[in-house]
Amino acid sequence: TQSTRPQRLLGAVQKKATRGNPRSVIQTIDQFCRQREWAMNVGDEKGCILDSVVTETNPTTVLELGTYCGYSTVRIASLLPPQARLITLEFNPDFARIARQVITWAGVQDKVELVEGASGDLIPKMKAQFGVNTFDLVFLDHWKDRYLPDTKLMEECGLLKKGSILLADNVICPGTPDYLEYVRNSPRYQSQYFKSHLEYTKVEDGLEKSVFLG
Ligand SMILES: CCc1ncnc2c1ncn2[C@@H]1O[C@H](/C=C/CNC(=O)c2cc(-c3ccc(F)cc3)cc(O)c2O)[C@@H](O)[C@H]1O
Ligand SMILES: [Mg+2]
Repeated sequence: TQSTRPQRLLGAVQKKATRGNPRSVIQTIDQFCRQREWAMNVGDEKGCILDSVVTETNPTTVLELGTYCGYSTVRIASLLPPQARLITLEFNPDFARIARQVITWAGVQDKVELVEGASGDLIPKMKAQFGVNTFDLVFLDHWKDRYLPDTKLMEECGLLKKGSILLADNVICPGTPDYLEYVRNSPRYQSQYFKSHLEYTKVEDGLEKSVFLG
């Protein structure tokens, strides 16, 4: 039977990346996507912006929406202090299975909780079922038409506090127009656009960083 792209990506990691070395896993996936097959990871260029936001936020509790193969999961987790934790939501079981193996290969599994399911169903359970109070940082990288409803849901569930950071991928390509309009015009957010490029291409894309003002 034919392998899938995520399976081939995992194969490259297990063949070429050093176990327990997150930077090696990231480098291997970026090389795979540049030289073999494009995949929708945040990538190395936008990844550097992600890294700087994570390190400057110094978060204790992070939420990622859309794990895919775990590239940004590994990137974020590798920068977290020992007690910090990252909860990542993924509703496709095949992608979740691949991501778990990538996360474990990188050796960051102790900081990561991958939860299978739809964000709309899981976000309301974060406090009661996952013992979360509020998130210091949220990385949005799932279906682009879910960014806005999930942001409103996180507000309603009291999962954002004054100073919580939302970092959204792909606000230009594929684009998240309703989300951008909301965070840029709402008095409850201070938004900033980080211009970059679509992963592994010269096409414009960028990240939107929005601070929740309470
Ligand atoms: C139901 C809520 C919900 N709950 C839980 N998990 C969910 C979910 N909705 C989605 N997922 C999972 O997240 C991942 C999807 C991510 C979606 N990302 C893009 O579509 C994208 C596209 C391009 C691009 C493609 C083609 C181009 F030509 C240009 C650009 C570039 C990018 O960086 C991109 O992120 C998958 O693992 C889903 O299973
Ligand atoms: Mg993306």
